[in-house]
Amino acid sequence: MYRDDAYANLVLADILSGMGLHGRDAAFATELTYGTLRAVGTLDLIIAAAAERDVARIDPPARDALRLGVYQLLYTRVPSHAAVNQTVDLVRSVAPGASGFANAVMRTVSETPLEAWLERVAPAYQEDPIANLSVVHHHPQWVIRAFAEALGGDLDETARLLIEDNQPPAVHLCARPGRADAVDLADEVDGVPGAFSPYAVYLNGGAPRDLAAIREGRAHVQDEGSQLVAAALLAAPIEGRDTRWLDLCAGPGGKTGLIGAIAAGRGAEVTAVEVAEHRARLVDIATEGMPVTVLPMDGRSVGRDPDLPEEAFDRVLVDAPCTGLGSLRRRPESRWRRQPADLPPLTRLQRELLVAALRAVRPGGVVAYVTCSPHMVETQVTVSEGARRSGVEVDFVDARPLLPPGMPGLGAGPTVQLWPHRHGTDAMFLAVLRRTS
Ligand SMILES: C[S@@+](CC[C@H](N)C(=O)[O-])C[C@H]1O[C@@H](n2cnc3c(N)ncnc32)[C@H](O)[C@@H]1O
Repeated sequence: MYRDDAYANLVLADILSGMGLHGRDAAFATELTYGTLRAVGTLDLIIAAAAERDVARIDPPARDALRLGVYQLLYTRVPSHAAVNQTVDLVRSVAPGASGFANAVMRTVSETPLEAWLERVAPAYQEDPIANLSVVHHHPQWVIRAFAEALGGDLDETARLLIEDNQPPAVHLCARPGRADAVDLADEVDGVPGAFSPYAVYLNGGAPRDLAAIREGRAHVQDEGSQLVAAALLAAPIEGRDTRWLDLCAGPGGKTGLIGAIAAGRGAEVTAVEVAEHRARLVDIATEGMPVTVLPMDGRSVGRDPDLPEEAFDRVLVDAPCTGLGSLRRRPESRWRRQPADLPPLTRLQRELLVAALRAVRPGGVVAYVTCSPHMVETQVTVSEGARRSGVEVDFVDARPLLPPGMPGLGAGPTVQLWPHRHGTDAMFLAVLRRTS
């Protein structure tokens, strides 16, 4: 991962099956890899304290083996002697000169329980709560500050979010309307119907790609929060024509797959725009047999292209490129790779896409602006700035009644922020705007 700058959620499954690891062994290797990548900041502090030297001065292969070893010692039920022996063996094979050093570090770490290590390496909560939470719950401080701001400054709730972010998320399926029913699909795959989305099924385990329902296009893998925000766009009441829908950031096609299935039942047609060609091809595959036309082009070119004229659409989805801070559960290393400097170019693009969406929608039509990040700069700030710069009149539609009745924790509206610790979904943000002029 570190050598190739790779993403665990994209490469690990293939690496494990290439090594002949399946079932429980593969699950354990995955938990070890994901857990170590998430906790790396804290593991490094503990290794540095035990080794009495900065981790930057440890040979990378030995350092990575120690990270895996210390994770096993402090965060798993692997017996200490097994974790120590395996780690020393591993170091001997990747950095032979460092095996004595690794043995000493592992033994020192094993002599003290996790809580005592945390007390030693984390600043006291009373003195610096954000720094404490960062070490105890494995998130960079700038990310914790952004979460706390979006949660109204409530640090207890922020801590619950951080804990949830470190849990492996359940796999959710979307039963495609018209092709599958969620309750029947749950029976078929031995899963459970979702708590909120009428299309959601929670898988109890197993690889989704092995399921007949996925292979046959009756369902796709999709976080329940993504299903809810896509369906909310289609639940917003509008007057007049309601047949021309636009998905301005479609790749790889999760939300287009749901929108396209609903369009088939409502006699609507979907235009799906995606700037990256390989991702546009994925949208094509995800929407096979649906009334969806995929355009590999820049979504900001509304009004400059005959396929994408102004005021042509009744409903528009902007599922904007974002930092992805709302789906850290799925990408264990991304919390450490993301930087505050990522925000300015992303928020500019988000604003431009929202302005394009407001140009593309007809007066009376609706735009749903969605991110899988709760960072206020990508959510509230982008929406208010985009609306202001669009030059058209807009009203906020209260998004809460567009979600299933009885959903808790939706706040004061009109926008909605979903949360892993409140809803079991990714932290999806949703704003619905109606063009009034
Ligand atoms: C958050 S993802 C969309 C996820 C997708 N809606 C789904 O549910 O599977 C954002 C997408 O926007 C695309 N994108 C980025 N800039 C774009 C632009 N200027 N025009 C159109 N698409 C763009 C990215 O390539 C990426 O695929």
